[in-house]
Amino acid sequence: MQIDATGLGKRFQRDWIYRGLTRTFRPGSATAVLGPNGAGKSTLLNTLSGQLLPTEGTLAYTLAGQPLAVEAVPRHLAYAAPYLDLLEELTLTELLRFHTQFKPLRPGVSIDGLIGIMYLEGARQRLVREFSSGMKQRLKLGLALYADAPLLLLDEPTTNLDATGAAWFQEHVRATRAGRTVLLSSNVPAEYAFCDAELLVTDFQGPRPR
Ligand SMILES: Nc1ncnc2c1ncn2[C@@H]1O[C@H](COP(=O)(O)OP(=O)(O)OP(=O)(O)O)[C@@H](O)[C@H]1O
Repeated sequence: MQIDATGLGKRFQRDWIYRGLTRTFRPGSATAVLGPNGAGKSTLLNTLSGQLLPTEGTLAYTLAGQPLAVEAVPRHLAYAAPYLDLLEELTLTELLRFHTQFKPLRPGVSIDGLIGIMYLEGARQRLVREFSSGMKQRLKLGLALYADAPLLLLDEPTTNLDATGAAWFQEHVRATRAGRTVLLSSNVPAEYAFCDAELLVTDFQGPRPR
């Protein structure tokens, strides 16, 4: 999916979070959205993906050469973020069956195959509520990386992962990024090393209203 942002700005109450962002995000590109805590990385990801309305500027989406209405973007979006919760009262198998009804997996990947990829074979019948934070994060990432969705948003993807988990993320993001538009917010250089572009949110912090 291509995203064309023109003069994009977002303000909460009196504070501009970013302003004057004009940029094209193309299929096949992976952009690291950078900036210190509170700079506006998550806000920018949420605006670019149509989850939050911009205060000013425009966003245009194109999929396979055709314009795409903002309302249709969620259908083509896979999103993993610390503030997006899993359905924790389900077992792993139940959750995967439910989730993949509205967010199918990539062709050739089955629920069983994904469980293996996530190293969660021993947890098939366990409630997600009982998972460790690292297991939950592998589940969130596995669902996003292996969704059949051309727009992939990853907000601080290695949160709660140990070194093995972080290496697992690197392996699987590299295996699944081809042809997709990837936006990744991060403060961890090793996490976004695979990205081919960077966007520093603080470069787009316009004048504050008086
Ligand atoms: N719904 C909201 N209403 C008002 N202010 C908000 C809202 N969401 C975020 N903010 C503010 O916008 C600013 C940017 O927040 P955001 O979460 O986008 O930053 P971030 O760069 O992702 O931070 P972190 O690295 O800590 O995750 C913060 O000052 C935050 O308090």
